[in-house]
Amino acid sequence: MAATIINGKELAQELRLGMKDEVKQLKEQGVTPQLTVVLIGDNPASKSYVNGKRKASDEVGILSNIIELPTSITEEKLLQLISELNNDQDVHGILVQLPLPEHIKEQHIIEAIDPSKDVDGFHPINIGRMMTGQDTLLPCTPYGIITMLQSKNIQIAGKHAVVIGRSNIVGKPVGQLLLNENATVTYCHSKTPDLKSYTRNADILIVAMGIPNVINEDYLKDDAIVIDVGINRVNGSLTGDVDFESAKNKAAYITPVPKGVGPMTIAMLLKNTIKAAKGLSDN
Ligand SMILES: Nc1nc(=O)c2c([nH]1)NC[C@@H]1CN(c3ccc(C(=O)N[C@@H](CCC(=O)O)C(=O)O)cc3)C=[N+]21
Repeated sequence: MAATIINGKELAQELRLGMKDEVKQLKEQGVTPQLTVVLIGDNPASKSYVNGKRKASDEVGILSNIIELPTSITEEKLLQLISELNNDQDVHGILVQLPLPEHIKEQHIIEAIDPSKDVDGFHPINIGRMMTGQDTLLPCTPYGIITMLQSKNIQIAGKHAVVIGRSNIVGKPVGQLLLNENATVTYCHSKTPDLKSYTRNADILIVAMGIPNVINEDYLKDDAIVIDVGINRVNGSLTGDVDFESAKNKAAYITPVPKGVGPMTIAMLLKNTIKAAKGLSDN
């Protein structure tokens, strides 16, 4: 039987509808959620992502403010800008689009953002809170993945989740969130020998490798739940890390690329911005 497709684009749309009401209520209380996105340089992919964030914000009534800076900006100047945004009461969320130019240390920038405005959920304080199971701003892609599973009433507790990839923004935190939901979690990565021996035992497989179409049905257990986090541009079109046509024959659920995890990442960013505007994180 062919897999059920988890359409992230549709789910994100549905979530935005709910958020629109929430924002309306906040505005009636005199609070207009505001997201500031800092975009450095002129990477076309970054520009297109930032554009997506702006459009989605507009749709739910979140005020978005995009600050574009040249690649030549110094780390010192950028830190100064972040400090100003931290102190601006009207700004609820701050997102510095990654990747950054080589002369700027990513970790310096992430740690400079006020954790209560860190809508990416990348600050070590927020990561620590996530690890200890506290209410906090969660990293958007992992949060979106959990939301996709929950939207289909997929049970996570007791399942074996295998995560391929160990980045700070996807692999590590998604494993942590799955663990928080009582999954048994295995992390695999580029140095894992015999990847198939792990993935074939995965009830839930999260693929965040950055290699187009590498995961096919040979890697899957029957009726696996397959979440494709890959965003690869191949000959001008977007493709995931999973060979969708092959995998869909064996999986029970699968996410497509595009229209899968990507739009959910943006939806959760909006959710975090609303949460930050409500001042729910207590610092
Ligand atoms: N500080 C920071 N936070 C991020 O969240 C962040 C970042 N930097 N740098 C880049 C990555 C990438 N990312 C995506 C978001 C949405 C889609 C998305 O919506 N993709 C659509 C297609 C979009 C298209 O056609 O280009 C889809 O998959 O259907 C993709 C990728 C957020 N990122």
